[in-house]
Amino acid sequence: MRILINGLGLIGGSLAQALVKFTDHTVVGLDQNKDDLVLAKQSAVIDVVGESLAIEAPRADVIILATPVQVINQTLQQLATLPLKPGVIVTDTGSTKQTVLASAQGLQAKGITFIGGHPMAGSHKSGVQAANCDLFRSAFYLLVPAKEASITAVQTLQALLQVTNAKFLQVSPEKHDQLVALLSHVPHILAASLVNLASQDLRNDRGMLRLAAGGFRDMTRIASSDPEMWVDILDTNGPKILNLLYDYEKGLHQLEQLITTQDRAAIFDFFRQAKITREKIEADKQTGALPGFYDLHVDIPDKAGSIAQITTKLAQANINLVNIQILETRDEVNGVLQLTFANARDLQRAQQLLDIKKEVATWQD
Ligand SMILES: NC(=O)c1ccc[n+]([C@@H]2O[C@H](COP(=O)([O-])OP(=O)(O)OC[C@H]3O[C@@H](n4cnc5c(N)ncnc54)[C@H](O)[C@@H]3O)[C@@H](O)[C@H]2O)c1
Ligand SMILES: O=C(O)C(=O)C[C@]1(C(=O)O)C=C[C@@H](O)C=C1
Repeated sequence: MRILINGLGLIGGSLAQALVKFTDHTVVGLDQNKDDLVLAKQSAVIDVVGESLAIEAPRADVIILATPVQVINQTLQQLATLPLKPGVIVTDTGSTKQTVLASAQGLQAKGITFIGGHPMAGSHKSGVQAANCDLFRSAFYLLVPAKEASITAVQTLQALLQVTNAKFLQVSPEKHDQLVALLSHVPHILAASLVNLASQDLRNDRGMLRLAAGGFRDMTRIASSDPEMWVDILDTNGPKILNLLYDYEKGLHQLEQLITTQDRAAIFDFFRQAKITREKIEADKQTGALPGFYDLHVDIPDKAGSIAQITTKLAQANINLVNIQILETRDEVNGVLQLTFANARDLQRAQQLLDIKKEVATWQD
């Protein structure tokens, strides 16, 4: 098959790389950034640098749109004017779905299949340099088929995207946008507002940055995300985000009252409820009720070779690591190494191998 990907940033580039690496299909790339296209070709993220949408789209068997959402909306309208192959499957990776499905109506009117897609994994990084064929492993990949899309077409697309090792889940556009408003959009807004709240103080006293440990860093990593992408997300999921923000503000006002009246019991309850819910999410992950990543945190001494010792031990025992990351929360003390495994079994084996009794443990060599 000839697969056309428009937008070779983090998401389009990661999909392209997986398809090039693990299938025999020809992957053609398009992007407004010509330097990135050259880089994508040089680093084997794509097979072919495409000429233009008007030339490449009619040749494609599958078209993946991985640009910011409003560009996806425009491209869907443009595609409806082109002589596409009758059996082509068009999909996207946009973070919102209701406007995207509406923009695909012109294609559907012409009998072309559209199946919305949204890999629920990513990063605050952007661009083809950050592409990684393993980005979506074990993550959920939401599929939002148009009403007219056949089951066979959905199966064909899912089979193709299986190279990502993601877990597929079908949802309606309405449900999709509601879910991601809560689980992704509002958290990004809160992270960005927190950084903006702190920015004046940080500017006045740069030394303060060094104190921005644990809580602030954990809450704000995603504030480094690409603003262009987020303008389009808020632009296309406004009502759902606004409803949640109103509820959030209400909750904050209630908490302000509790602080003012020094209602210790109610404040305790506020944090207790959150702790119970957060721990339930973790517990569901462990039991498989909520499949996800399996993380192990190891305190490592600030000594050359510590990380190599750990990864060598895991490799020798044939335990596959999905991701490895140094959490930079305590840079003056020890580093915290986050090891991510694909399943509970690997996590348990690693825990035994490294002799780690609790979830956050100290690595002894
Ligand atoms: N970053 C994430 O965590 C994440 C996760 C899932 C889905 N998404 C969604 O996937 C899409 C891509 O996100 P990303 O993180 O890869 O962004 P990105 O900024 O890394 O990549 C977007 C690419 O689109 C290109 N582009 C922009 N306008 C274009 C145009 N008019 N024509 C051709 N190319 C154009 C840019 O040059 C860039 O290479 C977005 O819709 C985003 O909402 C992002
Ligand atoms: O891991 C991150 O950096 C992300 O923010 C990824 C994230 C998310 O909010 O979960 C961001 C937007 C996408 O639409 C999907 C995934």
